[in-house]
Amino acid sequence: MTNSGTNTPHVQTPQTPTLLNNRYRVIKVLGDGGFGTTFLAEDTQMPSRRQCVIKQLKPIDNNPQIYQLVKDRFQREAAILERLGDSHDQIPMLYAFLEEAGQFYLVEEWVAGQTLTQKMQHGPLSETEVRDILIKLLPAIDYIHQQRIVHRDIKPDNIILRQKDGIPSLIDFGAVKETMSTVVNSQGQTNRSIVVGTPGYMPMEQLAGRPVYSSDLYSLGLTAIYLLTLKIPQELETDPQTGVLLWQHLVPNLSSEFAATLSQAIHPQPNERFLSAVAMMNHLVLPATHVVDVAQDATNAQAPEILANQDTTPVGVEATDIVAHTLQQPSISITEASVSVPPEPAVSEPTQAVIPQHPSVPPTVNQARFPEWQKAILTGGVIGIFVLVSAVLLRGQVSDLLSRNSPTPAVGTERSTSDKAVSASPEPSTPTNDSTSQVTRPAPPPPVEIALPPNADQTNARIAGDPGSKNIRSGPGTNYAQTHIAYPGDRITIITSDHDQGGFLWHNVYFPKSQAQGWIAAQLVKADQAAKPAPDPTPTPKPTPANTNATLVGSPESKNIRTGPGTKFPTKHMAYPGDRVRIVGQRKDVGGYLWYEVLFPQSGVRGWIAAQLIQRD
Ligand SMILES: Nc1ncnc2c1ncn2[C@@H]1O[C@H](COP(=O)(O)OP(=O)(O)OP(=O)(O)O)[C@@H](O)[C@H]1O
Repeated sequence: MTNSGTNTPHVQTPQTPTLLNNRYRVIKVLGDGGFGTTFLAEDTQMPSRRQCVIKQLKPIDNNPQIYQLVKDRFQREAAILERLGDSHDQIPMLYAFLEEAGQFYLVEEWVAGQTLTQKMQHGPLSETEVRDILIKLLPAIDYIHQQRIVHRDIKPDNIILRQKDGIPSLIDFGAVKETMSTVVNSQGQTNRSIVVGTPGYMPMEQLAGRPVYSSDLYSLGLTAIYLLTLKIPQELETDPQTGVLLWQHLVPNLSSEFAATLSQAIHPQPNERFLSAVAMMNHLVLPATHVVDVAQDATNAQAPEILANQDTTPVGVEATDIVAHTLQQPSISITEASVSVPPEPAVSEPTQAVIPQHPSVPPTVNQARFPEWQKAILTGGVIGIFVLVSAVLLRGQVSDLLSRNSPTPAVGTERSTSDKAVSASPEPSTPTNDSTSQVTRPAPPPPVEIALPPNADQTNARIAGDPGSKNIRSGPGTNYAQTHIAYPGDRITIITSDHDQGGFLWHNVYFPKSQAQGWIAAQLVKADQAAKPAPDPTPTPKPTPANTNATLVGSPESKNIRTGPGTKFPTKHMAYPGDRVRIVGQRKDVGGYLWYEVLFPQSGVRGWIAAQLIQRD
């Protein structure tokens, strides 16, 4: 639809209802385009006569396919708004979904304010303004991703800065795709979806009908670049060799940290982007801390040769930043002294003691305080605080706050009957033979009944160690990318274990609160007394292309590699038929289908894929 602006009166068309459902009185047209017409209306049956937005399905021509597409889009938006709008302040509420005189209408909360497109009429925004918008928006995006929903149409038109408080709201959920509804059929093919989104803001995988969570972060990155440069994505040049969009020369004064954040968000390869809104938030708030976190990995302290070999420094982070952040460990407090952070040593030593959860931040207070934290951002104070704050600690706090802010998943049924704890079980070792190309099949794994995430009260361990943040990684070893940050005291469930290259034990753990999953050095995990951690598995040799033992098969499109065994787990990587892998584990999902945990020797990526997409040698 075209954007007519929130303040522009519009002549109503003859089809415009004046009083819908004998209740909603149309005030003016807000937009009129491809999918229908959007009106501003008032609810005559509410004492306040509150204003609302009515979306009317466009009168359909004779094409039944188009009719179905548009109707599906409306119904999808209604279903998603009903599910999300009630639980998150930055998503409009659904008031009604109705059919009248053969037409469909959706009545939703009116977010009074300006879209980012409208705001741009006054010229480009500063780095501080854009950072501020991202910091306020990422928790909402994180929330919808926690609900396993990809928005798919994040762009300046679909972000409204609320008049009352300046907080950005996310609108237009007509394009959403619930990733959990993707079905793998018996041939191992995932069902295809109609490509919905806005050209330019849409990454390639979304254009191919395969949106992932980081597709939204890509769109968000390009939205930010538009705000900084006034250039829509189509106006940006592309590096002909890498496909990377060239934009930084347009804003030469941008800080290298912020430029690095945006560049990573808009990387053409989904696996090179931030895998989650939390990861982007972390990078955005204090990108340089990543390096300090590396220094805090217990394994690094024990195995410096691995540290020397790894390359986890984010773009734009200089060695001087590392030193600065390592030296500056001020004690600070954020907003109404609700979150006070003590100093911590630059390098942590793993201990077996269980540290109370988030020192000085009782979990209940922490959760309840999040709105205050957002308010503090609103007042503009936090940006300043971020600059001064201790890099390691604040970054972890923000990540933690962000993940804790996510309301309880609305999809209650998905975690009902089958939401049992995943028992700690050994990762089945895969016998391999490095000296010959002979391949042996993996040993059968212990029986696992379910593959769904466990509840918070069914965890069997905690993060331990000194009070500093701990890196959660995408695989067992410090050479795997950091995906998440955890803190001593965080409740976890140990799912599997494995050794890194140096022979150190790592656990694959699940965080029920944030629903994150990843690997952490075993000495930073304290198992509950009643529960035993996964037994120390037989060390597995580092895979090389020579000891791969399977090939991805199936239709030519990309295949999702997930963080766990089942379509309910998020996608972390894309692979293609013909890719060689090593099978390192197997489990059944909740439906009884077999999944393999596979390792890609070239990239070191490790994840889960439906067994029917794997052909063993
Ligand atoms: N909940 C809302 N609160 C306030 N304004 C809204 C709301 N929903 C839509 N609008 C405004 O109404 C206008 C039309 O929006 P709508 O989402 O229907 O169409 P569009 O985004 O222009 O087109 P498309 O749906 O094809 O992307 C836009 O200016 C948009 O900002």
